[in-house]
Amino acid sequence: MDLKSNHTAPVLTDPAPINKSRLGVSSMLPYSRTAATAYSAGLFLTIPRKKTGILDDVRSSSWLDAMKSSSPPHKIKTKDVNNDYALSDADVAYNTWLVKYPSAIASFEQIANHAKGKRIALFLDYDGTLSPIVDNPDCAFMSDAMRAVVKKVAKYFPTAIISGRSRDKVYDFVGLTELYYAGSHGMDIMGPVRQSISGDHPNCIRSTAEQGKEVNLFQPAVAFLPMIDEVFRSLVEITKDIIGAKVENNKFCVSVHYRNVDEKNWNVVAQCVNDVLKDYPHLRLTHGRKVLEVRPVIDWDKGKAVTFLLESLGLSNCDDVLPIYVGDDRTDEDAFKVLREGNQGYGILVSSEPKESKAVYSLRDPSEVMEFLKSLVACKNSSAL
Ligand SMILES: O=P(O)(O)OC[C@H]1O[C@H](O[C@H]2O[C@H](CO)[C@@H](O)[C@H](O)[C@H]2O)[C@H](O)[C@@H](O)[C@@H]1O
Repeated sequence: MDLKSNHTAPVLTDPAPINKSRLGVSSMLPYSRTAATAYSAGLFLTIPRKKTGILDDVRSSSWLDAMKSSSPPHKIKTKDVNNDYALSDADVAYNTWLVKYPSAIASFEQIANHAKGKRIALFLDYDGTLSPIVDNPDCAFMSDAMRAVVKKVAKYFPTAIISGRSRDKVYDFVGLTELYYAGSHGMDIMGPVRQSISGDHPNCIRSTAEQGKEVNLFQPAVAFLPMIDEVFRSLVEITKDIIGAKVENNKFCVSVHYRNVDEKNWNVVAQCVNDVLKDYPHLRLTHGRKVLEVRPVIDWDKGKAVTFLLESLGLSNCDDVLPIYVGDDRTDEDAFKVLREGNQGYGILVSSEPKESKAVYSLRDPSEVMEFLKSLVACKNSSAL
């Protein structure tokens, strides 16, 4: 299959922007009505085809707006003469937002009541959820305390990590063999063995994990590996003179980080990505926290990964199962949506600033995630779940 052939259009975009008003990159790219169809492992995705390059968009302010809006601003507390600390506008906005997305800690009793008699399945994003966001992506370590809590929850509930990182890298960070791992935004899943799943999905193979256990390995974008590798090398080369830019190979996707790039050069980063991607109509671009993410145009995302894992665990279509998904990133919205639309379980958004989301509850940061997980463990220990 020649994934590069037969195209007139350069860059593809995220087919389902979460919130156009937040100016994600995907919401800025105009497309013709012509469609291109990509294929990988039986997964078809019809995507709009772009008529011109994204150069104009890169030059327009909307690209930069999107790049600037991709991470919460630092909060500044203002000292007040009468109070120790007055609430800033940001605090007021956050408290108002909490009405729509209540804290999963404050609402814990409600969640526990709903979970009574049900089997919880836990899905956890990594960056920004289990580990705090840091400048160097290679140093996004989770704390030992967090690891210990995740280990404990996994003792009681089937638990999977679903990350944009490569599966190997996220496993290196977490280091717990009792979990299931889905890397590359769900495009590389190592889950439990279940015969019906292997039969249903052509790219699902039986394999043996490092620790010797039998697993199912599902890699729906396997046909894209050479292309992703090629694009990774081109992106490294083209961005090598941009101070602070970092290109990360996440196996089935590539991250182009601009967190450490001077803001006046963000348009240069965007332009470089555009220049490389214009030759790859079967790759699309999404936008995370100070990162541009290049990924295959296949109909697969973190939401599909959750559905797949629930099936693999024998937990799909069961009234007594309560999936809980905790994540901070745009890509986690696909999973929140699956849970919301299936009227099944809860999405919990980790955010310290107001954001539109398909999640039901919220947590402010990884330390609150840890507190929430501890509450789940305590509840189970006390037989309240
Ligand atoms: O799905 P996730 O596990 O949340 O992964 C999403 C991306 O996370 C990483 O980047 C983000 O975290 C870095 C470390 O804190 C930070 O430096 C960067 O600015 C963030 O975008 C990871 O490096 C990416 O590859 C993941 O796609």
